[in-house]
Amino acid sequence: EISLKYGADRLGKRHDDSMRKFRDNRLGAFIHWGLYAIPGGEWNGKVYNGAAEWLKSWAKVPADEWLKLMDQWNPEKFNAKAWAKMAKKMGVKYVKITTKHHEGFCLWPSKYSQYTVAQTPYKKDILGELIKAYNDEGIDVHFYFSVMDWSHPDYRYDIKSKEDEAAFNRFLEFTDNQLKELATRYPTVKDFWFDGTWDASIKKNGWWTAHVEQMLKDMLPGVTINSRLRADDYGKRHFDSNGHLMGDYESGYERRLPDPVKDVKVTRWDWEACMTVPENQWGYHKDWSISYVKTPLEVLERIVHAVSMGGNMVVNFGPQADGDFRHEEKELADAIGKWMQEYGECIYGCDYAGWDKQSWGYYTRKGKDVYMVVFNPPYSKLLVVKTPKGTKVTKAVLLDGKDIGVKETARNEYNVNMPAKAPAGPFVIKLQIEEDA
Ligand SMILES: C#C[C@@H]1N[C@@H](C)[C@@H](O)[C@H]1O
Repeated sequence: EISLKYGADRLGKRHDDSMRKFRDNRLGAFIHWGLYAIPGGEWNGKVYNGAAEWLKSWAKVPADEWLKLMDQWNPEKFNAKAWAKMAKKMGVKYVKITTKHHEGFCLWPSKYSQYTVAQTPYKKDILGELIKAYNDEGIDVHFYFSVMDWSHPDYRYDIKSKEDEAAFNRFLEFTDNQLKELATRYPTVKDFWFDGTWDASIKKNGWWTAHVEQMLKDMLPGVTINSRLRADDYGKRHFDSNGHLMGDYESGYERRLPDPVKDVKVTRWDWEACMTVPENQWGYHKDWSISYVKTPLEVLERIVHAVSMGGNMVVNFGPQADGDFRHEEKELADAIGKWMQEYGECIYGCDYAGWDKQSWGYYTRKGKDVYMVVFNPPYSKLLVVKTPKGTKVTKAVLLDGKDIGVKETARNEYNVNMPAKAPAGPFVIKLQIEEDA
């Protein structure tokens, strides 16, 4: 291994209470809300098909013109308590909120920037209202924070001169100040999810990324930090030059998931995926017909897929400029919540089972309980289960306790019966097992 000053601070998973809670939460929601919700993907009469929160970039809008949108920021339908109730009903255990996206607009009244909610007609501290409302519902709050900041004159994409270096050092100090401000104003925050860290300027300042992680952990003991913040001495991101994960969990699975057979290695570390409901819209876009929109069942399968491989899943919501949600997102939250109400015990606190993936669906595991989450019931009505050496299946029941029968067909191979009346949608079977000591 090569010696690194700014590589991984720890080998292996964290097992403290805060990380255990992060892991056991399993299901989260993303909130992408900013000035970009106002134009909703359209600029000067042209609708752009790219991600709506990047409209400033697609339409090549100068920062000062883009930030004039602040004069229209007045979400009259915004109701933090209603948002928190919607999240509670969906069954999410945490919500990641964009404190500041690439555009530089802050959802909190930062004293280090003129581009905040305080300078809009709305005036009030949206972030503070949301944290209180979610926490009051027992939902943890995580902060999304974009290091790249299109509003700041000292941001640099690369460091090519002494002037660049001086400007970017000022920018890093500004960013430190905003992060300290967030940690001080909102001490119940549980996690920082950094984004906008891919530019050469940041990769050349790996020291700073390590300093930020340490600074936040000193201020908020237990807080978790995503791997996307970190760059090591050589600019390597997420995993350092020795292949060790930096931060507390891998955060590279954005709109994609590890393969259940080829990528089983991800079960060796903590990781969290995040996903959009349309093909690629995080912020509010007025026209979802421009790309495929996933059904609630497709979203559910991605949630289960992530947990089956020892990961978390964060489902994205892009609130409208008026502070309400589009009907597709309300319906999605409802559908996922109904399923979690009935079957959530195979998600919360569950992990990778370590059994070979089968075509009918996914396994998850909690202690001695192994769950089968069935998405694709076979015409044979027989669900094949292959157990690791030394593991026997002794019983198969539905979550209401009804025994549905299991038969050993060969060493470490079983057929679990489908319930007589096939459920109308994805359902869960709980296996009782015996493992050699
Ligand atoms: C690219 C990019 C960003 N990363 C996602 C989490 C969204 O914030 C998107 O704008």
